[in-house]
Amino acid sequence: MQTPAPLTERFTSPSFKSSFANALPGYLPTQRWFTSKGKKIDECHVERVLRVTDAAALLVVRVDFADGSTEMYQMPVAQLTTTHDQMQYTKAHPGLVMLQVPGGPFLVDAVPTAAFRAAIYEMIRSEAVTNQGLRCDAGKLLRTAPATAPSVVPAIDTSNTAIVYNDQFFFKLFRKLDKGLNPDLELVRYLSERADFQHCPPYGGSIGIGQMHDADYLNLGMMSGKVDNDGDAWEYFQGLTERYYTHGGTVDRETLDRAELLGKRTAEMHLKLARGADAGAMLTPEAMSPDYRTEITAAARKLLNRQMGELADKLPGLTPEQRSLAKKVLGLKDQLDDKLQRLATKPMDLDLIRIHGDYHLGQVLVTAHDFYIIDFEGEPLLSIPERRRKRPALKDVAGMVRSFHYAARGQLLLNPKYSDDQKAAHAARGERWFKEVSEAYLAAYFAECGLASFLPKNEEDRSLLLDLFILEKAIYEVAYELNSRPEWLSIPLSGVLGVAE
Ligand SMILES: Nc1ncnc2c1ncn2[C@@H]1O[C@H](COP(=O)(O)OP(=O)(O)O)[C@@H](O)[C@H]1O
Ligand SMILES: O=P(O)(O)O[C@H]1O[C@H](CO)[C@@H](O[C@H]2O[C@H](CO)[C@@H](O)[C@H](O)[C@H]2O)[C@H](O)[C@H]1O
Repeated sequence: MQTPAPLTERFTSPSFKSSFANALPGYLPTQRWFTSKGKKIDECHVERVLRVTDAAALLVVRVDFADGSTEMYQMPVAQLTTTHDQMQYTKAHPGLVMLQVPGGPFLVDAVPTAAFRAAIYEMIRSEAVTNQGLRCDAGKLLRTAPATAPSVVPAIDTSNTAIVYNDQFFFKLFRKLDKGLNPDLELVRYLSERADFQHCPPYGGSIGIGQMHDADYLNLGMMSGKVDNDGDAWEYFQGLTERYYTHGGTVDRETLDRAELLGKRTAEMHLKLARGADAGAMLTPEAMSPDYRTEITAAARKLLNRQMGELADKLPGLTPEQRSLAKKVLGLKDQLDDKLQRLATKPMDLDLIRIHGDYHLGQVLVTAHDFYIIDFEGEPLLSIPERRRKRPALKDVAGMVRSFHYAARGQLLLNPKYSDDQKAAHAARGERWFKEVSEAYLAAYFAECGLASFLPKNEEDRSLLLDLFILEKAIYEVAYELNSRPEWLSIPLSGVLGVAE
């Protein structure tokens, strides 16, 4: 039997490349990781084909949308050349076949193929550098790991693609690509290799195109230590709120202890991030300037204006309960605007540091007695340079406070077991839960931080800044829910009202 042509070689044929690219507008919107499902794709272009094995490659694909915008995605692709392999794959993964060349190979997502996964592991572990520009880096963890490792594709909900090696290492293959150093890689590498932070997964290694410090570096994947967990903190706190509503009584000790522990871990993360001076300019804390204060106030006010406009436009489509809350929020617009403006005229002495940037209960893994903070990618809608900006640490803290509010309200709103009467009866208890739990979280956070340079020195300034970020996040969430989960909308609306009171 003739040896099949290597996949990279096939892509040198313009007609092969364009038949593949032409198949993508139909394929991409069916994939969980494809972000812009609502936008019309004009054309796709295969920009890079990077060899992994003879049968598999990592592709960088540019997607041009009809509205003029573009996005870049990573597609790991394998070719299947025997009828046996083609039939087996198609049966097991019918939704992952991209192209069937008549009488020729099938092009499929490479992740389900063990040989591709094994090659990725070996490349990272051996810090491979290929003549096409792929560069791998191994962290302390992987340097002493076995030369080969069996792997599985875990069935978890993720916006990228995950591979678990040897039940020991968790590999995240980034799908949507942005130029520049991905903060997940940058911060996890720093926190575990340089700052000895014990509460994020340890850095294992990475694979990318170019050098990490290049402005156009493309990070394709990151390996970290696998954390054996009991789910994320969102699910965990949903269990606790369900118990609280079902059994009555006060907020239980387990809940308060866990909220305190999370406050402590959040503070430890910030204290480690604030020590970044030895890791270069991108991690060195810097004083918050008056210009920065003016800038973030202006950004928050702009967000308020835009979102209030959108909320007003969408009033007719809301349920009567949502509409009445939304009208109250709209009526407070000027008051909210004043609240945001107060920061612009209030000098404050604190350092900006690198932060998590997208901090909520869903970004924390729960173990029997502790928490692990994951997903340092930052706010997904921002560019990489924006995500890598230094910010006040209280922005993360505000994200978690908002998440506790979601936990209290979400349980009542989304669990079908509560009747409308029960929901109404529990509403005040829900507020009490939120207040006590967030106070426990904040007290532990501030106690652990002590006189950290990234916090305002006095309590009044701390509240002012924290309130600004809580309000900003709640406004952001109004937009997020309006566009993604309208049935959740009353949670951030009541969050905005809570800050205004
Ligand atoms: N190091 C890890 N160990 C174990 N599971 C992990 C690890 N990192 C991520 N996960 C799992 O993957 C899920 C998604 O992780 P996340 O970093 O948020 O990826 P994404 O940004 O792709 O959604 C988590 O909720 C968790 O279940
Ligand atoms: O995790 P992502 O970066 O995708 O963040 C987006 O989706 C989050 C929901 O998954 C959303 O978070 C909001 O809902 C959470 C409960 O599902 C809650 O814990 C958060 O506090 C709340 O903000 C997040 O805002 C959005 O950016």
